[in-house]
Amino acid sequence: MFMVERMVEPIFKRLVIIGIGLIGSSITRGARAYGGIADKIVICDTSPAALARAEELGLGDEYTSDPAKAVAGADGVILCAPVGTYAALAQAIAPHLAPGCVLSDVGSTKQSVMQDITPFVPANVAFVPAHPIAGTEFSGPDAGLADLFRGRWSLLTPPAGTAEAAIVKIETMWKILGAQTARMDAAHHDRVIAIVSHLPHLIAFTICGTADDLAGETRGEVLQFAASGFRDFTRIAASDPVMWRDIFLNNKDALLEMFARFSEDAQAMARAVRKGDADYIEDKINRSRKIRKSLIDIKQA
Ligand SMILES: NC(=O)C1=CN([C@@H]2O[C@H](COP(=O)(O)OP(=O)(O)OC[C@H]3O[C@@H](n4cnc5c(N)ncnc54)[C@H](O)[C@@H]3O)[C@@H](O)[C@H]2O)C=CC1
Ligand SMILES: O=C(O)C(=O)Cc1ccc(O)cc1
Repeated sequence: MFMVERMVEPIFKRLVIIGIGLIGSSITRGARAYGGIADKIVICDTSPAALARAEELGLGDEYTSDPAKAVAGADGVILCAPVGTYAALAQAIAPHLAPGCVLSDVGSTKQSVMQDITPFVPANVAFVPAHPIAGTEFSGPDAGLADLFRGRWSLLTPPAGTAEAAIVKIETMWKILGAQTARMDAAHHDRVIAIVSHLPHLIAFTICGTADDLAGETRGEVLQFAASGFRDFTRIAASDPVMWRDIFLNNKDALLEMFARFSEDAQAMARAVRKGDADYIEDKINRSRKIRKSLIDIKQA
C-alpha cells in the first residue's frame, strides 16, 4: 500500500505535458484520477492528430502545438516526447520558462537527456530528470493508463546542486501516481537500463528480423506455430520505432558495452551446444530460472 502525504495545495498550479503519448497521457490520467498533482494541465504535442485525440479524450484543460506558448506561466513542465527531440524542445521553451518552474522529463536515457537539456536551463529553473520504469508496447494518447506506474519505479537523476524542494515535488508526483522513487547518478542509470531494457529490445527487434529473413523457408510456420517464447519477443518488438531509434542512439556506449558482453555469453552458449557440454547448458538455464523466480518473488512481496 503506498502512502503519500497529500498536500493541501496540488504540487503544480499549471503543469505542462509536452508529448501526449503513452507516458504523457498516463501522467495526465493519473493526475486526474488521484488528485493532488495539478490544478490545471496544459497539453502540447506537435502531432495534430495526437493533440486532437487528447482533446477528444479530455486529457487536459488546454491544448496547443506550440511548446513556447504552452510553458508560459507554468510552474511544472514535463517533457514526454521521444528523447531525440529534447535538445530542440529545451532550446525552444527555455526563454519562456517562469522563474521557479520545475522542468522534468521521462526519457529512457539519462546522460544524453541531461547533456541535451542542461545547457538551456535558466538559473532560476530547476531541472529534475526522471525515468519511469513502466510502459507497454503501445503508443499514443489512447494507450495511457491511470495506473501504469502503480507498483513500478521512477528513477531520478538530478544534477548536483539541484534545489531539494524541486526534487521532492517530482518525487511526490511519482508517489501519487503509485511509483516508488530512487535517486541515482545518470551514468549508472544508463548502464543498468541498458542491460534490463535496451538490450532486450535490441534482441527482440533482431530476432523478429532474423525470423522474417528466413521467409521462404519458415515465415508462414513462424507465424502459425509461434510458441509463447517467440510471441513474447514479438510483443516487445511491436514498440514504437521512433522512440526506440532515439533510445538506441542516445544510450550508444552503454548499449554497445552490454551487447558486447551479451555476445560473448551467447558465443559461449553456442560453443557449449557445439561441444555437447550438457553441464554448461543446464547450469546457465538453472541460473536463468533463479533470476525469473527472484523477479516474481519481488513482485509478490
Ligand atoms: N513507452 C514506454 O514504455 C516508455 C517510454 N519512456 C519515454 O517516454 C517518452 C515518451 O514515450 P511514449 O509516451 O511511449 O511515446 P509515444 O510515441 O506514445 O508519444 C510521444 C508523443 O510525443 C509527440 N512528439 C514527438 N515529437 C514532439 C515534439 N517535438 N514536441 C511535442 N510533442 C512531440 C508525439 O506526437 C507523440 O504524441 C520517450 O522519451 C520514452 O523514452 C519512458 C518509460 C517507458
Ligand atoms: O513494455 C516493456 O516491455 C517495457 O520494457 C516498457 C518500457 C519501455 C521503455 C522504458 O524506458 C521503460 C519501460
